[in-house]
Parts: sequence; C-alpha cells; structure tokens
Amino acid sequence: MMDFRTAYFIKSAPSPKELTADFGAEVAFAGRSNAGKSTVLNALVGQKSLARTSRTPGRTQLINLFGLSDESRRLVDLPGYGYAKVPEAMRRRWGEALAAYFAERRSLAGVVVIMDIRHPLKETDRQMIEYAQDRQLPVLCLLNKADKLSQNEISKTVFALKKEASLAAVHWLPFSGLRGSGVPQARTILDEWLNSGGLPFPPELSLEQNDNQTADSPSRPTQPGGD
Ligand SMILES: Nc1nc2c(ncn2[C@@H]2O[C@H](COP(=O)(O)OP(=O)(O)OP(=O)(O)O)[C@@H](O)[C@H]2O)c(=O)[nH]1
Ligand SMILES: [Mg+2]
Repeated sequence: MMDFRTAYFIKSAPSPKELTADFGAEVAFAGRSNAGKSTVLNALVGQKSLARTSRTPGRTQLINLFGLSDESRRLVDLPGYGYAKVPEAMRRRWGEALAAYFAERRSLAGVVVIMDIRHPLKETDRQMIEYAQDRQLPVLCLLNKADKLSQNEISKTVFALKKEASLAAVHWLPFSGLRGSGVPQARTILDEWLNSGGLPFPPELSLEQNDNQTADSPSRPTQPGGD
C-alpha cells in the first residue's frame, strides 16, 4: 500500500498546460465548492493542512499537484466548481480548462468526485463523472459530510444513487473528512488505481533515451480499472 501520509506539495498550475510532465499515474479530485474537497484530501493524507482551505472560494482557481512516494504517483486537486458568486465568463473558462484536463491528461488513472451527501449528484457532478467515463476511467464518489446524517439516511441515499443505471460502474462511499470515516476504504481504491498501469516515462524522456522510437507516442498502453 502506498503511503498517503508522506504526500507533499509539488506545484500549483493555473491551467492544465502548466502541469508537470504527463507520466506515471495520478488521481484527480473534483467537486463542487464547499463539498469539502480540501478536508477530504487532508483526511486521506492524514495531514491537517496539505490542501489549503480557502476563505475566498472561487478566487484562486489553481490545479494543485501533490506527490505520494515520488512525482510519478500524484493526487491532483482540481478547482471547485459551482460557486455561485463567480462571474459566468470565468466559470466557462474553468469549465473549458477542466474538460481539457480530463480529455488530454494521459496519466489520469481515476477520478474522485466529492459531494455533500445531503445534496448529491448535481449537474456538474454528473458532468465530471461523464468526462471520466468517456475515457473509461474508474470513478469513486465520496459522499462527504456523512456525519450529518443518520445511518438510516445514509443507507437510503446510497440505495437511491445505486439505482441509476447510467452510473452502474460508479463506486459510492459514504465519507466524513471531519471524522475520518471512509479513509481506509478510499485509500485502498486509490492505491489500486495508482498502481495499475501508469506511463513509464515522460514522453520527452523516452524519446531522448531511445532513438528508435517514433516521435508521436501512441495512446496509453494499459487502461487501469478497465473491463
Ligand atoms: N460536518 C462536516 N463538515 C465538513 C466535512 N468536510 C468538510 N466540512 C466543512 O465544509 C466546509 C467546506 O470545507 P472545505 O474542505 O474547505 O471545502 P472545499 O470543497 O475544499 O471548498 P472550496 O475549496 O472553497 O471550494 C468547511 O466548513 C468544513 O469544515 C465533513 O466531513 N463533515
Ligand atoms: Mg478547497
């Protein structure tokens, strides 16, 4: 099992173009603003403030990259979406940036969508799941703030979500970033995604090291979690 507690900050990227080299494997975290994305990330890595909780949501929209054992295995904190006070034009720009990231990032091995269990599966959440499924990437939906509901209410919510035929492949996990419940289960799933496949070298590197290879690298050799 990968050691999540040694996670460290790599960099903030203002757009997908400024991310680190597209190699190894990474898991992206998406979610509506205030769903508890930062709290969840911190709970998963067992650190109080690796992912900073912003007091001004929607202002800085950066993609934050965190390394696990090294830079070849990463957690990627995507900008939160759905913040009401953000101007429409700015929202559209993030939407485009997110779509580009999901479509183009070859090392992306799986997507975690964080939702408030009391308001699950909003339109933008569905969009994130769709982006992932378009590429046959595995999806884990963390139903965060489960501490706000009774066990019976949690069961009912999960039951209703599991009935959606189009989302049959989605894994639903009640979670509490505040209490740490769901952390071991989520770590197990992420560990599996991060260890299956992965791009062996940054494309630039493999070119330098092997003159016989053709310049345009083919699509991802193995698709984690597929079939
Ligand atoms: N009860 C409860 N509250 C939580 C939980 N997770 C987060 N919160 C609270 O929800 C609020 C938002 O949490 P953040 O982690 O900052 O949410 P975020 O999604 O990162 O928000 P932005 O970065 O602003 O988009 C904070 O007040 C947290 O304390 C949880 O599991 N249970
Ligand atoms: Mg946050």
